[in-house]
Amino acid sequence: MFGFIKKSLNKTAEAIKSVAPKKKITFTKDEIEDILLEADVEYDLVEIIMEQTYQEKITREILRSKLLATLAYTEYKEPEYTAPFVELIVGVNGAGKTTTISKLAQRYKNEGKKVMLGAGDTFRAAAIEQLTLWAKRLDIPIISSKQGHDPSAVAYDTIDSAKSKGYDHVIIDTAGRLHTQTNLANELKKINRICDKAHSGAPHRTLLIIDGTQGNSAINQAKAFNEMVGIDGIIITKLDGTAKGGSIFSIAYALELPILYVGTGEQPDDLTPFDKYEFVDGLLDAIFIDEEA
Ligand SMILES: Nc1nc2c(ncn2[C@@H]2O[C@H](COP(=O)(O)OP(=O)(O)OP(=O)(O)O)[C@@H](O)[C@H]2O)c(=O)[nH]1
Repeated sequence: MFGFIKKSLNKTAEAIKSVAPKKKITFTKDEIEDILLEADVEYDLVEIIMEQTYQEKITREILRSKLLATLAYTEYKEPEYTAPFVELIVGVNGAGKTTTISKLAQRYKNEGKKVMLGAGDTFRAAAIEQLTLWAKRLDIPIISSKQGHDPSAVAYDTIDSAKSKGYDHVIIDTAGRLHTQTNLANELKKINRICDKAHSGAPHRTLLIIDGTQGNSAINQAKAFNEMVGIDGIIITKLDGTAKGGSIFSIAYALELPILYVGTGEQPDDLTPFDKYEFVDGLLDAIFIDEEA
């Protein structure tokens, strides 16, 4: 697994190169500020980091501890639960929900677990079709209904079926957009209630999918979902396709939520557990040279 996160930071490293073409042992505060902004760390967070840095010459170790501190909330603790473990996947359309659900399912399947999907984005026919296609490809059962049907019913049926057949995991897709934000909030809340009715304690976690190419502009969107439904963790998709890798710091910091995985490509296996040390060191490798080198 090691190396995937660093590799997916290639575009972010290129962006850093545009403001800091030569790797060095130390940088001035101004230089570090430019580098962080170029990597799409949000301005406010860059200011916070800089205000707390008293040294004039910034070394790798100094920046490392500052960046790791912004990811202090990234530890995730799995709750106690009785199988099946039910996950609700939320996020705006196009964030990569479908692909990420498939990647999660593939991951659990690789671990020898039995996974069932629920096509809960009944707002778009294409969402149901796409998830069904993935389910076929991965040879995983899926519960779906026609477009326009109540997604809570899909969630209930999926959990019910998974329970009676002894499945380990249930992953339920949800709509990313309805006619109004209030409708979406109500729908997500109802799905939550019905999940609990189908299986006490469910959903055991609600994951927000964020499109990494949106960078910091995803923060408000994430806050809105968190208010609507309560998020337990984040998955950032398309890290490999963005120069905005630094936005991970501002997203985690602003939401005080753990980042569980990052998407590092388009294939079912391209989902990597987020390791904050690998992520920070991958970024620092693009900035600093080793003192020994
Ligand atoms: N390079 C790369 N592409 C990704 C990643 N995750 C998703 N994609 C691509 O992003 C596009 C949109 O993802 P989908 O899962 O289809 O998302 P969607 O169906 O448009 O929208 P939702 O399912 O509603 O989020 C697809 O072309 C995916 O292959 C990733 O981690 N890396």
